[in-house]
Amino acid sequence: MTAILSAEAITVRFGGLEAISGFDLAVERGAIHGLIGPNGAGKTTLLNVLTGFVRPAAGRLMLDGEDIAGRGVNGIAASGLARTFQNLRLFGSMTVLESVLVGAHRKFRASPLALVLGLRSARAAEQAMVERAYGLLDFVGLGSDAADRVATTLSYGHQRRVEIARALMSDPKVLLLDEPLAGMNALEKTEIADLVRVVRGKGITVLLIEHDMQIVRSLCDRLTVLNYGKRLADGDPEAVLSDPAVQAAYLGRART
Ligand SMILES: Nc1ncnc2c1ncn2[C@@H]1O[C@H](COP(=O)(O)OP(=O)(O)OP(=O)(O)O)[C@@H](O)[C@H]1O
Repeated sequence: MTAILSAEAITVRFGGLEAISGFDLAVERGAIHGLIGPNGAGKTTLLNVLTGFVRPAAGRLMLDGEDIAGRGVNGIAASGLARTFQNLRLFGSMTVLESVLVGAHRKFRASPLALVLGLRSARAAEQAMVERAYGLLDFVGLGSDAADRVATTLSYGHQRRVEIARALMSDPKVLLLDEPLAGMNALEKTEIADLVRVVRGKGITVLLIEHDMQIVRSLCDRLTVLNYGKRLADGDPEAVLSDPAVQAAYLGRART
C-alpha cells in the first residue's frame, strides 16, 4: 500500500485527559477511507491533528512523502490537505460564490496592493479564481444559478456542497470530511456519497468521519475504528464491521 497520508504513534492530551493514545493511521493514495468510532472516541481530535489545529504531544505526520508535523494550519493546507467541518461554517451574508472563493486565499498569488492598484496581472488572477469557483460549483452539482444566492439560504445538503467546493478551491491532494452526511435525509446522503465518489474519481484521496454504517459500508474502501483514543480495528469495511470487538464498542454508545 502506498500511503499518501499517515499518522504514526499520535498522542494528544487535553489536561489530564489522553484523547488519543499512540494512534496509527495510513490512508492509501486514491482511497475513500472511513474513520469511525463511538461518540467521544477522538475522531474530530484526530482530524484536528492532521490539519494542524491541534498539536499532538507525540507522533509523526506525513503527507505525500513530506513531514508536515509542526507546519501549522496554513502550512499543512498549502501542502495539500483540505477539510470540511462537522458543523456548517458558512457566513451569514456571503453569497455562494464568495463562500467558495474563501477557499482560494492560499492559492491567490496577487498581493493586496496589486489588487488595490487594479494591476492587470492581479485582475487576471482574480478572474481565474472566479472561473475556478464557478467550475467547482458545477462540479459539486450546484450550477452557476446558485452563485449569487446567500449561502445560508440554501438547503442543508446544498450548503454541504458549497463547503466541499470551498475545500476543493485549494486543489488538495487529500480531502478530510468531518461527518459530511450529518443531519441529512436519505436522499441527500446518497447524493453526497455519490459526490464523494466523484471527488475521488478526480484523483483526490478522501478521509471521512461518518456514523451511518450503511453508507460507510458502501462508500469506503477501508475503515479505521477509534475507541477511547486507540485504534480498535483497521482494514476492509466488511471485516471491520463484523469484528465482535467493534460491535461491542458500539453497543449502547452508537448514534443512529
Ligand atoms: N479542546 C478540547 N479540550 C478538552 N477536551 C477535549 C477537547 N476536544 C475534545 N476533547 C475531548 O476529547 C475526547 C475526544 O473528542 P472528539 O470530539 O475528538 O471525539 P469524536 O470521536 O469526534 O466524537 P463525536 O463523534 O461525538 O464527534 C472527548 O472526551 C472530548 O471531550
